[in-house]
Amino acid sequence: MKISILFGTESGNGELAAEDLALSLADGHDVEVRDLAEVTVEKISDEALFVFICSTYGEGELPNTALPFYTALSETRPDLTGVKFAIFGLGDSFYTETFGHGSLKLGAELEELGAHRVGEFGRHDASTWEPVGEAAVTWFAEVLSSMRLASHPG
Ligand SMILES: Cc1cc2nc3c(=O)[nH]c(=O)nc-3n(C[C@H](O)[C@H](O)[C@H](O)COP(=O)(O)O)c2cc1C
Repeated sequence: MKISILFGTESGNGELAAEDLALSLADGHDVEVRDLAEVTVEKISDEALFVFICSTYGEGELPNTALPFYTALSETRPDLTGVKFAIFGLGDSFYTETFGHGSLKLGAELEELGAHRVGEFGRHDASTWEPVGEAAVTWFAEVLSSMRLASHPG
């Protein structure tokens, strides 16, 4: 399965999570890691499973580096029917009202455009000091097993 990991970050945690996740998948999957700052919406297709890893800034906003991608999605409104994605948010529960909202916004927009989310929303809390890469790897193992269950029920 081709897996395209797209990260949005300001201080690097999202990139670290993306790289650690890619390393954990390298054996057995065709994996690429890209910065959302360098990705255009035309890249999103049904030819891969897209894994979005994205932090939160401001008052529940996406990081600056991911804003052009998000804005292009909202403005061009591509039909993403058939696209599968998983999403992992980075945030800090210190921000009680907006914890992880950047990734929630991005996920909601992708679903609004017809893409199908697989697995649960992942969320890393910077207040816990849990290594972000480990959290992403553990979360994605659950995503893969839920996909296996969905394709081979019972
Ligand atoms: C100025 C600032 C604002 C932030 N705002 C939020 C927020 O509203 N909600 C949230 O969950 N986390 C917030 N965070 C926490 C970051 O999302 C968190 O530290 C994350 O791990 C950063 O990941 P990155 O290095 O990939 O950007 C904020 C951090 C900073 C420095």
